[in-house]
Amino acid sequence: MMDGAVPVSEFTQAIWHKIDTKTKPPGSLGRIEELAVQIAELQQSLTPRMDRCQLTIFAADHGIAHAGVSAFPQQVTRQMVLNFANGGAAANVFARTNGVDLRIVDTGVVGGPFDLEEVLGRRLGDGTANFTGQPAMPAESAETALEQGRALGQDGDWDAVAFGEMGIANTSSATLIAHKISGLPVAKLTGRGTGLDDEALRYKTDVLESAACRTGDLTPLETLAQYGGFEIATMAGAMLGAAGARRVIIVDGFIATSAALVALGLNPSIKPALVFAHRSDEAGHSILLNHLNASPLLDLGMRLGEGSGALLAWPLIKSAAAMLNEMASFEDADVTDGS
Ligand SMILES: Cc1cc2ncn([C@H]3O[C@H](COP(=O)(O)O)[C@@H](O)[C@H]3O)c2cc1C
Ligand SMILES: O=C(O)c1cccnc1
Repeated sequence: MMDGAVPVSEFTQAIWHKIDTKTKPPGSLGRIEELAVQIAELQQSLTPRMDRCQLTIFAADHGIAHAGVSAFPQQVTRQMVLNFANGGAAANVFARTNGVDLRIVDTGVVGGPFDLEEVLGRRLGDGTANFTGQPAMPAESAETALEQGRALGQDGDWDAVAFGEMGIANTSSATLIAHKISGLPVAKLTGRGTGLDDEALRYKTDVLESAACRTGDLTPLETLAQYGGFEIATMAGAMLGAAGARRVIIVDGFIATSAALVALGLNPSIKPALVFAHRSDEAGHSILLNHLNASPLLDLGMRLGEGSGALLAWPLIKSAAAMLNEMASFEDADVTDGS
């Protein structure tokens, strides 16, 4: 072994041996092989199960929306929750197409609770406060969000879980969370969100830079309280809960990655459970992924959120496990290997 190289465990060697003896040139399935190793290591099994996936969409409103940082008005959050409940959003369509179960959680949409069986209530308020001049939420709300998220991340019998979000102005919240935790500059993390033009983007950047200056160094929990969204805080908790249950966590775009940053800040050992689904077109996502040393599976020019990118990555993850479980070896199939 070379100096500094990480020793490869016997188990990992056994997984690679299983993959390398399958009826294909070694390495020819590229990232799918690496994914299979990640899944097998996570489950500590040479025959991992990867049949069931659930997407949870966390919804909440943001006081920062009143600063004019989104191209859309706040009421769209509530309208989209109803759209999710009626099965008409991109997330519904991709979930149905790819055999993924979907659950909707209201963590604090403005207008009060939804009286709908399709919407699970875990509300922490009627939207956050506008964080330009005050904390977005009390520290206790951030803690409760993490706790409620942990419980949601652990329940059920899923092999993989994906987390999506809906909340007008939440790219602003995600930008400041990412900035405070990673130290990357606000100007590089700020993007067009729902489609701001150049002038509106400059204005959003100014608003967020000034909000960032309001505070100094913060812990992940303090960051959530100062700049969080209820949905991002709950999602971070759900990632911690799901990792504890040894589930693959399919990380969606910029906002989900900011939640992952919080979760990693609270517990760095969850990293092996994370699969980064795609590179979002939101400006800050690429530098955030680089910061995490993460290479996403897909790069489709998408910038929607809702878990839409994660849903498209699920068939790849499922296929990786199926390759490990079902593909014949050279010996099984009586095919001559290259040695
Ligand atoms: C109709 C519609 C559906 C969406 N689905 C997700 N988002 C996405 O856009 C929002 C973040 O962008 P910003 O920070 O610019 O507001 C979030 O709700 C996010 O999930 C949507 C946005 C809209 C308008
Ligand atoms: O990448 C994302 O998560 C994203 C980007 C733009 C708008 N909403 C979400």
